[in-house]
Amino acid sequence: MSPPLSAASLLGQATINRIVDALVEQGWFADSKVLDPALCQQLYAEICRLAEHDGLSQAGIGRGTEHHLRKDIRGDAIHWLNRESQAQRTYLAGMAELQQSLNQALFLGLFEYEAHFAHYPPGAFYQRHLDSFRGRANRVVSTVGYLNPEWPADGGGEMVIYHPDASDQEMARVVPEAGTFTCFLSETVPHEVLPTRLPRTSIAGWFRRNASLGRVLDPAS
Ligand SMILES: O=C(O)CCC(=O)C(=O)O
Ligand SMILES: [Fe+2]
Repeated sequence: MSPPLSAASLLGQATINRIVDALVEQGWFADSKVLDPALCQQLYAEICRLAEHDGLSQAGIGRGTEHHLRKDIRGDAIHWLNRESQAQRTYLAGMAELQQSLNQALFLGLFEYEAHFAHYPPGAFYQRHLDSFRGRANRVVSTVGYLNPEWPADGGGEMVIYHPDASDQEMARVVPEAGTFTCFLSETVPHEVLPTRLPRTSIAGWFRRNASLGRVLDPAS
């Protein structure tokens, strides 16, 4: 058993401040060496076990009855975080800390965080998209933490972040290597995952402000 990792070690106040500033200034944040290496290693081992033991489900697009499997749009397989391991609880505690700071600094009114492991097999990709429809007010801030212990220069699988107002203008190419963390505004920042050459692992998560549509509460998954 590895020793439990403290939540305070996950992001730290200096990084949280940089994330807040980046979201205000440009709508997105991405940096390497943000997440604790030991935690990434534990989470990586967990998703590898899930992948080996049939613990992942093919991801789809859309919600509820609009949910469809479309490998021509996204090719990852997922497992929702459910606090079943100490590593998951530590990651979620770090995100809770981030949520609190985002609410304090930006008055976003975030009150829920949902996240899944994602495994992209070789050849898989996720076409350019937004994580939330404008006005639905469901997913407000997206996060991605990467778990692969190393990533070769020709590994593919980068996440491309596009300009919110000029969606063909590339702002960043994020290499999916353990420790790297990205965070962006779900309703305005287009992004895509380029085809990966190697199995690619991450945790994608979203801070939500649940939208009450009439009397129907937008479901959490
Ligand atoms: O894994 C990534 O880099 C991004 C994944 C993504 O865009 C999503 O799951 O919505
Ligand atoms: Fe996305």
